[in-house]
Amino acid sequence: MDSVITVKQLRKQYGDVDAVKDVSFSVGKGEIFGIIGPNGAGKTTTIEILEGIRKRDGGEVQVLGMDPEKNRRNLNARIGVQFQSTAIQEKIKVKEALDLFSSFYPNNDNLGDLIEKLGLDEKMDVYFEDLSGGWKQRVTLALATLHSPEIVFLDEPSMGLDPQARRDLWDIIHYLRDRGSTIIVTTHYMEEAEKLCDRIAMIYGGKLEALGEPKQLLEDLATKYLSFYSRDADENILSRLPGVISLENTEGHYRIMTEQLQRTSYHLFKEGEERNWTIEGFQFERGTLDDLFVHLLHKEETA
Ligand SMILES: Nc1ncnc2c1ncn2[C@@H]1O[C@H](COP(=O)(O)OP(=O)(O)OP(=O)(O)O)[C@@H](O)[C@H]1O
Repeated sequence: MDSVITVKQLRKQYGDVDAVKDVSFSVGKGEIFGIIGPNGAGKTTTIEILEGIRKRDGGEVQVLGMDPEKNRRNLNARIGVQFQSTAIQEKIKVKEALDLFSSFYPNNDNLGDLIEKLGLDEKMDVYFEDLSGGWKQRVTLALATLHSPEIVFLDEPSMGLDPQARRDLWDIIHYLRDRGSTIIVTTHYMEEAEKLCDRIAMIYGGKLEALGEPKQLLEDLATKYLSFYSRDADENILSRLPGVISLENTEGHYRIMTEQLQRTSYHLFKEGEERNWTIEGFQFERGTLDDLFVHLLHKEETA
């Protein structure tokens, strides 16, 4: 697959803070690529360096064959960047905002389709300030993509959206991709990354912790869960069983993350037998991306 973005050993510091530390990845044409991590991980810094908004301190970056720091003007016509809704003046009607942004670009041939797909026809005469969060999101997406950019950058697009609006957003992102754009999206919702992205770069503390297809990352994951219900198990003893990384207990429903599924299970039943615990509904569970994240952090902390 052709790469539209290449990042090698990217570095960025703010004073003493290493916001991005030697991060490398590439993005193929037509991918939905997620940059995921918790608050402060370095997602915004990374995406804004790719957009040409921030300067890097080290490493190489190529976006559509150009260095975004040196070719921002040329890139602007070919990429789409979604603004935060706070960047749009409130006293503007949807139609006026679309007209204004259309005037920046020579090619808006797909605008009609986009408006239809986003359902914006019915909102054309509404002031931006009167729209709900979900509709504001649609408008800023339309403004970012009305020139059919080759790459669309979305920084936390689903922040603050309710579950339905979030699902609608995923649908729209797929539509943009099917229309020919590559999508770079940041999120701290792991479930979103799992459902939406073809590949993800997982970053924490400015470091790339994992890179790949969500499904593959989960399959490669050494960590698994065992879950069961017990009325009388002792949490302190459980958390000290061999292999245990973490333990959740919701009213007697235990979920134990372990690197050694078989060994932890053996010791669980051994302790249970000796101490006469009830153990019901025992099963192995697959981890989620959230779990992978916890696992990676645990490895780092104990390294
Ligand atoms: N302009 C800045 N000046 C100083 N420090 C900054 C600046 N921008 C970001 N940082 C710091 O760099 C680190 C990475 O921040 P960044 O905003 O890139 O992370 P993020 O993953 O996007 O987090 P969030 O989801 O909270 O926006 C954080 O420690 C943050 O406090």
